[in-house]
Amino acid sequence: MTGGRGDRPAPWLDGTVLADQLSADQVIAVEDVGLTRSGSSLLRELTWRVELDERWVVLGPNGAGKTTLLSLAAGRLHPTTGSVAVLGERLGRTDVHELRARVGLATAALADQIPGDERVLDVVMTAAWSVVGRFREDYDPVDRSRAELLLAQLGVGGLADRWFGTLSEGERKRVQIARALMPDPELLLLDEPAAGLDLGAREELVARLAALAADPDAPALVLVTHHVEEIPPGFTHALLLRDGATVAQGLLADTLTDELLSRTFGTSLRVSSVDGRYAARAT
Ligand SMILES: Nc1ncnc2c1ncn2[C@@H]1O[C@H](COP(=O)(O)OP(=O)(O)OP(=O)(O)O)[C@@H](O)[C@H]1O
Repeated sequence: MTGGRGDRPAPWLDGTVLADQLSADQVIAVEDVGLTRSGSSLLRELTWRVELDERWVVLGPNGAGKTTLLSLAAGRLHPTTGSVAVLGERLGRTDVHELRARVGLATAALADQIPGDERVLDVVMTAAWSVVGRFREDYDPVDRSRAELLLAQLGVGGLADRWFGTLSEGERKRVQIARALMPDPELLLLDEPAAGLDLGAREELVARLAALAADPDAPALVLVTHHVEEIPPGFTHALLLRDGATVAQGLLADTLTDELLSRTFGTSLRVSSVDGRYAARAT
């Protein structure tokens, strides 16, 4: 993984991306997208590209359109205008079921679908068939080993036999990420993975995500959050959203500035960074 591309102009304040920046490594290509629901404009004139070795954070206030954008990238929503290509497949011209199998997604809405009496190991293993709830008994030993390995990598290996409903919020979040990684996705989308966690659990999760970000074999990563404190070291780029539109995007160091973050959240903020971690406070 590289720390970003020196040949890119950054940040793209107007969301414009030049045609010659297209590359075969592109995992998400959102081109001038608008998305309207019930007369409301959820996304406006949005252009965003993610490459294979990049780790992106999508930041913005409540209602900015972050989850909507992630749903597009997961092939679960279609744009009203513009085009979206994920892993080289253009939405509207591809079998979204096949595409969804190549994308790992962890959201609160998906977690709510997991039965409380589902065994943790099964929560992870069933992702190999894109289902929730154990539906067959003859799992391949390879799947079982992979699920156990992923749980161990996320620090919850000891919970494999527990019921999902008995886990703490922090443990559930890590099991969800293991589930999202189970099918070996080419793209991993995490929607507010640290929401609701206490400080210790958040720091534990940030460390796990930093390890994932540093793994050259890891998929392209996109993490949605409200808080710069939740950005794991090793993440390379940020997209700042407000009211469904881009405020700025580019390398983290170029986008996480006082001015751009203040504009994004509509309040005067000061950003600081120490050892790859960010913090922000009102001025
Ligand atoms: N089906 C819909 N019809 C109308 N408006 C919708 C619909 N779905 C979402 N919205 C609105 O679109 C806006 C963006 O929602 P979205 O969930 O993408 O924001 P978000 O940035 O993820 O917010 P949060 O940080 O609060 O989770 C919100 O104002 C939401 O109320």
